[in-house]
Amino acid sequence: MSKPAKPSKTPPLLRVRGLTKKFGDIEVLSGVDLTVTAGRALALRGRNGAGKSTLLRCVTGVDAPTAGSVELDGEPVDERSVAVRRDLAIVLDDMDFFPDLSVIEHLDLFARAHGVPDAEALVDAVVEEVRLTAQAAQLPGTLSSGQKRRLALASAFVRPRRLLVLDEPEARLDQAGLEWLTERLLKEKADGLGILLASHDPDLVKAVADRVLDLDELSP
Ligand SMILES: Nc1ncnc2c1ncn2[C@@H]1O[C@H](COP(=O)(O)OP(=O)(O)OP(=O)(O)O)[C@@H](O)[C@H]1O
Repeated sequence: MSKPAKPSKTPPLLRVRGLTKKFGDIEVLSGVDLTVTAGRALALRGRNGAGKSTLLRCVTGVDAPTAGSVELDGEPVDERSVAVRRDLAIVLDDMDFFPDLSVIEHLDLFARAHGVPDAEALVDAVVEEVRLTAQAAQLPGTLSSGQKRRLALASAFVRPRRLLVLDEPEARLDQAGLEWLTERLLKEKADGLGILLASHDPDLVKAVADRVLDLDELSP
């Protein structure tokens, strides 16, 4: 009798090992290990101040961990190689916009800077999808807080990506926006993207996440 085939193990897209972050004497994260594979989503949960944003900032190389390593497809994220920058789409909590570029100009800049062919058609489609068509010519300073959030999220969907890192993507979205976000993230997973998100929305986590890491349970 022939042996059953071994299930093939997909190597993780993102691998975090022993990530520790201290601010002065205070250790916010203590030896966190996690992986995200293609087509799967890992959600970070935890009380205010548990360290979710800190972890995402360290994972994306925006902030330096005190100890530990972060690799995207085996490449250290902190070295910010072209491959890492191309594959990693980040939407953090405090996204800044150029004050003198319109909605459409921001997205066009993102898409072209990342070498997207036929950027105009993609940008138009994403602007419509995030319901910013009427605001396409407006400057960021004139947008509502929810519209700014939609612009930040849109910037992740007009560029190449293999891993999406999202910090509370649901923040400030209305009900229709939440439904759109849920559907969009499920589609991203179906397209083979890995997703790492921090969220306080149990419905979003339930709908999208394959695994949940509760930072309260890891509190140092
Ligand atoms: N630059 C910094 N200097 C000092 N302390 C910091 C710094 N950044 C974050 N912290 C502290 O680290 C802890 C974790 O903060 P973090 O923003 O990661 O929490 P969070 O889980 O994302 O919280 P929330 O749910 O409120 O968004 C908090 O106690 C915060 O005050």
